[in-house]
Amino acid sequence: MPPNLNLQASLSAQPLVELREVSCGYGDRVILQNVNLSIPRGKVLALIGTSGGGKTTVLRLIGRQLKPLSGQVLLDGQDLAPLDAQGLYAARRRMGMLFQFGALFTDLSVFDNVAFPLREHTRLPESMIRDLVLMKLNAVGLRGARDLMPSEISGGMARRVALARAIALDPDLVLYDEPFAGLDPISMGIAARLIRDLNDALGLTSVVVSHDLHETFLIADQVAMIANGRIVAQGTPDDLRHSSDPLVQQFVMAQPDGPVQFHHPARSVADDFRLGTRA
Ligand SMILES: Nc1ncnc2c1ncn2[C@@H]1O[C@H](COP(=O)(O)OP(=O)(O)OP(=O)(O)O)[C@@H](O)[C@H]1O
Repeated sequence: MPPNLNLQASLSAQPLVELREVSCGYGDRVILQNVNLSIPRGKVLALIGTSGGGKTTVLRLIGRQLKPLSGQVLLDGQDLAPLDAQGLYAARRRMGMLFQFGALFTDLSVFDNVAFPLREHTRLPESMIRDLVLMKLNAVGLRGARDLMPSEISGGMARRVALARAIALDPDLVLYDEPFAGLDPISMGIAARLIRDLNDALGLTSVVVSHDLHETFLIADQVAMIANGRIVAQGTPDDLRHSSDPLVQQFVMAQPDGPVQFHHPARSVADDFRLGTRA
């Protein structure tokens, strides 16, 4: 094999994002402890787990809105922590982000919402911006909605516009925080299919934080489950479905009781209701 092919093969085998022994927190409170996570290039990785477990925190680490207390977050093998403003700007240019509810600018049209990052971050002429915006809107099925205002479109359409905006700058990596929240089942299915199709058509790598296990398991190549500040399971959706770990089972099967207790710790029922002491 010629040497440059060897190099290409080894680069594509390297994960796009890697967390190595990462611990982090807010103030004195440690949220993640010694977390290791590999996000394979070209794949859709879902992050699931109990509320407050640290899923959004992982996205913040990857976007370097947050720095680890120890350990490293690597993008393409490069540690994000020491980057200066210029390096960080370049790294973030490679990421598209769709944060909870993907809020649109309400006073800008659908077209201008998608054009916004292109106008902010490039010096492309308006004629080229127009073509790029229409291409992105076409990819999410909304080329015909370009002149509408956010108040004139449904929640599902708004989420798709936010998706078009997240991919406007042709990122390598897209981070989705709860992309299905508040959508009806049909819009949810459309959004999930779009995330998968755009990932494959544009050669992206996607990280999806979601509580909607059904949609997420349909589109993810890999699922990582976070609980109590640790990755408790990682594998294909089928690996997690068949996991014998009681916590994974409880979560995936949506059982109210298991390692995570339904009841807040309390005195015994017998004590509280004075059972056995009544005449
Ligand atoms: N800016 C912050 N300052 C202080 N604590 C925070 C901050 N952001 C998050 N936390 C706390 O860190 C923990 C992890 O939060 P995070 O948002 O990462 O969890 P999550 O798994 O995404 O939760 P959910 O599924 O409910 O969105 C939570 O206990 C949360 O209260």
